[in-house]
Amino acid sequence: RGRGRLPPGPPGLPILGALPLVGPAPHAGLAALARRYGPIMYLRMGTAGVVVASSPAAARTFLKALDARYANRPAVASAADITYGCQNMVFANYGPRWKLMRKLASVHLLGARALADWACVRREEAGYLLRGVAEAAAAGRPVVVPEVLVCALANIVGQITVSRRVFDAQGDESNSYKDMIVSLLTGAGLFNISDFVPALARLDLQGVQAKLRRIHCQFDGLITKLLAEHAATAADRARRGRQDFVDRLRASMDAGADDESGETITEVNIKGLIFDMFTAGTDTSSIIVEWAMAEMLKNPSVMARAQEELDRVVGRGRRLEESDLPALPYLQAVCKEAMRLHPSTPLSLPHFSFDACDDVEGYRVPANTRLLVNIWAIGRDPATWEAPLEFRPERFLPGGAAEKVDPLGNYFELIPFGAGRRICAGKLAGMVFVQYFLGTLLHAFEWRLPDGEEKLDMGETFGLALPKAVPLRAVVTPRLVPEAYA
Ligand code: HEM
Repeated sequence: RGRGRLPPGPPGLPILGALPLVGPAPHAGLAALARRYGPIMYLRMGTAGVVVASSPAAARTFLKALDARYANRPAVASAADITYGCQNMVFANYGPRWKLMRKLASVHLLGARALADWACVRREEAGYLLRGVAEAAAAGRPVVVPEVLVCALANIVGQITVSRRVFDAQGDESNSYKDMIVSLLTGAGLFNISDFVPALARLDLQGVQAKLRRIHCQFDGLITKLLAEHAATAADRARRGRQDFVDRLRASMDAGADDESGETITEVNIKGLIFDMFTAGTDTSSIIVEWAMAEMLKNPSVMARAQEELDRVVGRGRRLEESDLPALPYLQAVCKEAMRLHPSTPLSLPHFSFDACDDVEGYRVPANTRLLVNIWAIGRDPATWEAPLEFRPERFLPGGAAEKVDPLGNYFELIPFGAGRRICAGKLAGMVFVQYFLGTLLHAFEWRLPDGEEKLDMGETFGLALPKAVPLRAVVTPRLVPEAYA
């Protein structure tokens, strides 16, 4: 009912609607449908209405002009199962509790000031990474790039949230952690029938919910263990005057209602926030570094140019420091290009509007519609990007067509972190992680594919995130003076 017509979209089947049309790689399936039906497309999937934005202009419409309306998250069973009933930040609806969690995360962990405060943790962890990779080089073992990265990033998140590294070595424990994250992000990103046809939810036809609940239990076990240890060492931290994120969250909880929002966070919110930092803050950055490395192994001249810049600016007598990053425009361009071609969350996170919108570029979008922004399709839009499938960092350099474009939510042609009110809360951390860790690996080692594996598989695995289907393995050789690895 109501004025105006729906945006165009494919007719669907009874009960499932357009759900079967998206296929096993929904980011690509939806991009193909958008080529036929247009950049603002409406699909009925089960009982849910879904609007899909697939061009920079369409993304601007929803994430700028209509941002406040679409700032909620849909209530889906698979998300509730893994996020303490959506009591975390990532899946909370747009409201005072979400605002409070976002403020606390920004002030104490992810804002520019807080980020500068824990630079020493990133440096320490980059040191562990360098030594671990150098050991693999000495032993002639190939390095599995996502494994070493996720281990480093999880340890950083552990240090800043609960003052503890999570993995001491890259061994079974870190692999099982990586498996846990990958399974969560893959399962949560599935177009799960139960999320679209609630009447079938009880049957859990794809077995997704059972799997997600199992992993959630495992994850909750880890978080509960970390919090118990954290409580036991509170006095020691107080004596040293060193508060971590959980200390500050507890202080906020003990202080009672927040002045601005009138809300108080709970123990469950604290668990939810730790869960967010581990899940949203580790694999997302590691995926981009892995893809960037894979693209450079495919395009050796790009790798050579990035290493030449590192040698010129940093030299081979010491390791890379974060303070070097502003002087490395080519490295920054490589990171942007990797984010354009391989955004870690191809369909961002789903948004939701409780209200109808009567004038969406001449269309009417009904109330209770989910919004998907196809970040992946936008980064490959041939109307925006020249040779969109080629890895050309030069486009972001002075004189290049995308010289002014940054990925932080101001230019809708490149929105790996989303845009608007729900833009990634960790975008500054994500940028530093990607630039610093990619730069460190490139500067400190020569990279090549293992003998017999020279044909690089560039396939993707779709989930909430979009990692390489086959994890990148490479053989490395040190290229700095030995003291740089100490
Ligand atoms: C390069 C790395 C990263 C990328 C590409 C990325 C991307 C994204 C995207 C696309 C969203 C959804 C935005 C939307 O709903 O419109 C998001 C949300 C979020 N990200 Fe990131 N992210 C990255 C790193 C991080 C890091 C390092 C953290 C924290 C340590 C983090 C924490 C979050 C949180 C908490 C949200 C939910 C925000 C909300 O719902 O209000 N992310 N991220």
